[in-house]
Amino acid sequence: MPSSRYKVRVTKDYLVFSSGHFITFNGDTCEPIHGHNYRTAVEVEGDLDENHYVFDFIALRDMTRAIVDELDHRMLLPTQSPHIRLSEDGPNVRATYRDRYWSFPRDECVLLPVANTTSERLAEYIAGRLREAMAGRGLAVSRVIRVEVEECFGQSAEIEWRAD
Ligand SMILES: Nc1nc2c(c(=O)[nH]1)N=C([C@H](O)[C@H](O)COP(=O)(O)OP(=O)(O)OP(=O)(O)O)CN2
Repeated sequence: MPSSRYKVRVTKDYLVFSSGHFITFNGDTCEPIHGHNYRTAVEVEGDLDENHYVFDFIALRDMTRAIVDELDHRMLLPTQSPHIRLSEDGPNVRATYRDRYWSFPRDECVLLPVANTTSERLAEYIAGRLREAMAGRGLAVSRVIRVEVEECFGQSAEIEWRAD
């Protein structure tokens, strides 16, 4: 039985966020602080609407841009890490990993509800924010949302979220 499937994808030069981070891995290793120029691509699937759109490119692009702009030029810190503890440090946020700690001005950080600021988790976070943005605009939340986050050229992670 033949069938058709529609999707739209946005990936624009400005869907980029340049952010600081460090991740933990293998249980006992914590990277030194560093940054990436992350690039984001978003795809959604669904039925065509009365405009014959799956989703308006412009709305999808603008919602994605608003989310990534919040991350741009910020230090990304995980609030759910079992290894990195965040605490108040006067006007700063202190991140502690074993005997190492870093202190950052609070307004130069984004505290993300993730366990590790890997590209996978950043993609998941952006996908969640996109669902909220769609609902917040009174738009139908797309059946399938894919978010790709490219940490550096040739290294990317993607999440596919499906409503079913
Ligand atoms: N599946 C994943 N693997 C790794 C992630 C990730 O998010 N998901 N992240 C990292 C680190 O962030 C690490 O910094 C990446 O290291 P590297 O590739 O060396 O990054 P560079 O930007 O320095 O790239 P170069 O090609 O070395 O210049 C590790 N793994």
